[in-house]
Amino acid sequence: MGLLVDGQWRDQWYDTAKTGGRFERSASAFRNWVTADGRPGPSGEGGFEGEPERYHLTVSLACPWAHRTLIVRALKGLEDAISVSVVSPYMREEGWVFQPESEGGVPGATADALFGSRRVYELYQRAKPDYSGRVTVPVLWDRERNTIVSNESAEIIRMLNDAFGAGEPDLYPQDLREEIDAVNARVYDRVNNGVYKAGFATKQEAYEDAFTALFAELDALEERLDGRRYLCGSRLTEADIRLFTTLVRFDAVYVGHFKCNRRRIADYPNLSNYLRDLYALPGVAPTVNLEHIKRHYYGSHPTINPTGIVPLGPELDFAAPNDRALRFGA
Ligand SMILES: N[C@@H](CCC(=O)N[C@@H](CS)C(=O)NCC(=O)O)C(=O)O
Repeated sequence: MGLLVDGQWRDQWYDTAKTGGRFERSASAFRNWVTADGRPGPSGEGGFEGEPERYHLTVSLACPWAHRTLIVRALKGLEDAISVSVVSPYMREEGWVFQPESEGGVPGATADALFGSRRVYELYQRAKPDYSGRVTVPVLWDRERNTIVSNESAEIIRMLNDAFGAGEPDLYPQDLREEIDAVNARVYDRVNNGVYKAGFATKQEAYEDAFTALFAELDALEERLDGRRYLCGSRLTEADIRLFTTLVRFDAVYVGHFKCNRRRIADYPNLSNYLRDLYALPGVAPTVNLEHIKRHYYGSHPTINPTGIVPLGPELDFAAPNDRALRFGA
């Protein structure tokens, strides 16, 4: 793993020495918005109109942030409008790379459909030749302007929700926005990013702080989901999608690899039923690839798992029945 400095690739790991052993995620750099009429969004430039076959997503099936965008693309029926390339799950010296199944890659991985690039950092170099910063997925690319629109998943899912026609479901409805934002803020800090803060900590205290906050939040979510089908009531929203991508990785990866082992999701009745309820939504199951997920984490972080051995377990069955529709009405 590494980053670009003035457009040049440097292979280096996150430097937690500067931050007291704490992992601090950097802010995403490309922050333009696709909008229905091309007017500028909340940040960046205008001129990115929501049109079919113009935009392209580069994702990793392992990455929980990229996974959000694949789920929203599926729920909104945008599979034909927005094309996708899938990187190899292994993120090593060259960062994210393309190695399609036909070239010995892991099943599900594809070539770069845009330029046939070998590395994702080449997309960043094309968009901004002197770019300095991390090279992350997801990346939303504009074929017309030949540049990166955005590399921030939280914003990409909002664009997919409303810039390509007002298809159902509305995952960020006006009347729930305040509540969704409040839930997102806690879930992002303590759960989505919380598992990374625990896993990438290089000091005991930093790990314990992240661990404590994570499980306090999971306990609170368990209770919240006792009284409602989804996080913000009876309607599915983006808050659910954002929690889902962490929950679905939790027992397979975060419990062991990131040492988030006070409880498994399987030990929380509401969270595990809720996880299976979301998994059963049309289009969601095909976006979940546990092979990419496990190989990525266990195979890409030599400081945490130097042997790179990928555990064979645990046995998981997200397709098993759940009680949510019975309890709360379909
Ligand atoms: N804030 C970004 C974070 C994306 C992100 O950190 N992705 C990870 C993969 S799970 C990545 O590409 N990491 C590479 C790196 O940090 O060098 C988003 O939500 O889109």
